[in-house]
Amino acid sequence: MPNSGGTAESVARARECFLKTGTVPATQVRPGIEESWRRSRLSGVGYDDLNPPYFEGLDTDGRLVLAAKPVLDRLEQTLLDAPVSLILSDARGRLLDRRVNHGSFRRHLDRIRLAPGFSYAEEHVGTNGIGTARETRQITFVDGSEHFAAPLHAVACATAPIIDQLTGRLAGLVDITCWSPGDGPVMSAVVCGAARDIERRLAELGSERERTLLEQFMSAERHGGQAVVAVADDLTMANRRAADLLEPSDHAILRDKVAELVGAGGNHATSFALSGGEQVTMRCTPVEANSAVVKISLTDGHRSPPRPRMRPADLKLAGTSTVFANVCANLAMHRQAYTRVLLEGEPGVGKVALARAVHCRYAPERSFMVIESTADVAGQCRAALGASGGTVVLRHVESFSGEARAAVVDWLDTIAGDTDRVWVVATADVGAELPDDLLGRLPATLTVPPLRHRIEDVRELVPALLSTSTSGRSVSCGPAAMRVLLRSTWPGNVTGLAQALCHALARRRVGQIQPEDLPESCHVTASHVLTRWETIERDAIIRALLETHGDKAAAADLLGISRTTVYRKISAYGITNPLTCSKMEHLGPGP
Ligand SMILES: Nc1ncnc2c1ncn2[C@@H]1O[C@H](COP(=O)(O)OP(=O)(O)OP(=O)(O)O)[C@@H](O)[C@H]1O
Repeated sequence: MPNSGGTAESVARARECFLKTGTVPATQVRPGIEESWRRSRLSGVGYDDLNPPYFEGLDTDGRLVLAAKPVLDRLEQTLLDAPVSLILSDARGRLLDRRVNHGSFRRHLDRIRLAPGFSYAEEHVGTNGIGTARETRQITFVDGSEHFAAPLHAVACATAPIIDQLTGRLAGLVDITCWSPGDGPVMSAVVCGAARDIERRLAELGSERERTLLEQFMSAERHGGQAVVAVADDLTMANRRAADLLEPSDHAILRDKVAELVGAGGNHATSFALSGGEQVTMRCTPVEANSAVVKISLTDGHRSPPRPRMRPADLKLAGTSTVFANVCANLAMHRQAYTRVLLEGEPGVGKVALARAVHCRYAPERSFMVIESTADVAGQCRAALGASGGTVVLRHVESFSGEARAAVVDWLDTIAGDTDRVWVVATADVGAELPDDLLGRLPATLTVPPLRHRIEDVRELVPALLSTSTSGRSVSCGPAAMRVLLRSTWPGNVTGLAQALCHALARRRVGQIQPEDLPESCHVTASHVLTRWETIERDAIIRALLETHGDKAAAADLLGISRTTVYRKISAYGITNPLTCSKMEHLGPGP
């Protein structure tokens, strides 16, 4: 029975007590079990019924199943006709394989839907070997009434996580289930051994797969001098041409396209636009289920002009990050072609500043006009047309009234032939809904990344912003204060940074700004400088929470991670309740 908890009866009583009061009498159940009950309750799992969801089309031919097969085959031989089952699940707790030879035990497992396709994740069925081992990443034994859901009380299960040694990520789980009471130490030893064997085979298959991928990559590279990329689950290899062509933001696009083509089977080609707008054709040679070698070429007739590498410094803007440099270069390219641009970005990221900087670089003598929603939009548009040409910025065009938008659409049609006199940039919040008639008249879209995604820009922005606000006073930012600024998530972006510096300047007339000169909001921040990956992960969680109206279980499903992980990340990233906020910039530890 339970290793260091109470007897079966006392565990059953403890569960009843927990269901009634939310607490457990001391030492009646093992600590891991009590925590899992709490998580199950938080996830809203039913305690007297069982509704594991069913998933179609799970990857039953993938590397994990392949690696596990001989291990399960061997163990199955030893089971003979005993009422015992061996189970393999994927990293999300969805069953991929089940071995059971005993008739009535198999029927029982079918009744409780411990069968291929069903998910035994904790958030769906509560405390159980598979779900709880998935949450804790530890070998887990759950017996009888330790299960949260009563329909599972007849069985005992031991589960071990299978870790992909290449990536360190959870690859799946291997489980052994029998009638309760089970023998915890023996069952745990069996699954532990099985998990290690599967991990070893996974690593061997991984290196085989990489070898095949490398061979295909080298062979594609030898023929034809094209951009070649090899893509696998956790690996991307690119030749020089591909590295020159692709921006970091193109990798996600590429993976999606590869998944589409590999899913469709066979060798295929597809055309799509890279993040910089270049139209490319991609030819894909699948290597395995989730990996392929692709050749990429600019689509005929869509040869884009060589990408001008206009740097922020050329535009007299502060910022050293590659992502910001890319937006600068791309906006400059569109200005050269007089392409109208929708410039998206969270408030305060520097959209207008960027449009102004590009304008000043190419035509400082011409007019630069910013039209706001509060203005007489139609009148201002007419005035812009009458001027000698220049740049017109429609600032936060999503907040224009219907009438103002109609006037803008009319005006854009009027100047449609004016291809080298008036350059139009509309700015908008990220994800703002814009009507199709307006979007159709803004052929290019660029996104200015939030400051937290290019936090290294803070180092250059701080002296640049200080120089415009100190009116000759000699004030700089001390290293300790800079560290504080680099840790902030800057929900107000560059505008927020400028405000924080103004606050500091009111306290420090000369010398070096110290941490205590900065506003409180700068100190309520992440515990360390977030990496780009962490900021992307945090924002994905925020977006999922917004999409699911704050429903953490639904957000976890959407993201393909467990609910506990969502809770942990929410707390680690300091994400505040998105239900009380309408926009991403209000999330996170803000001022
Ligand atoms: N790269 C930069 N270098 C120097 N100053 C910058 C930079 N980016 C933004 N700023 C300054 O930050 C402030 C905010 O920029 P800006 O008004 O262009 O942001 P925005 O994204 O257009 O804001 P909103 O969404 O509120 O319209 C401005 O004072 C601008 O000059």
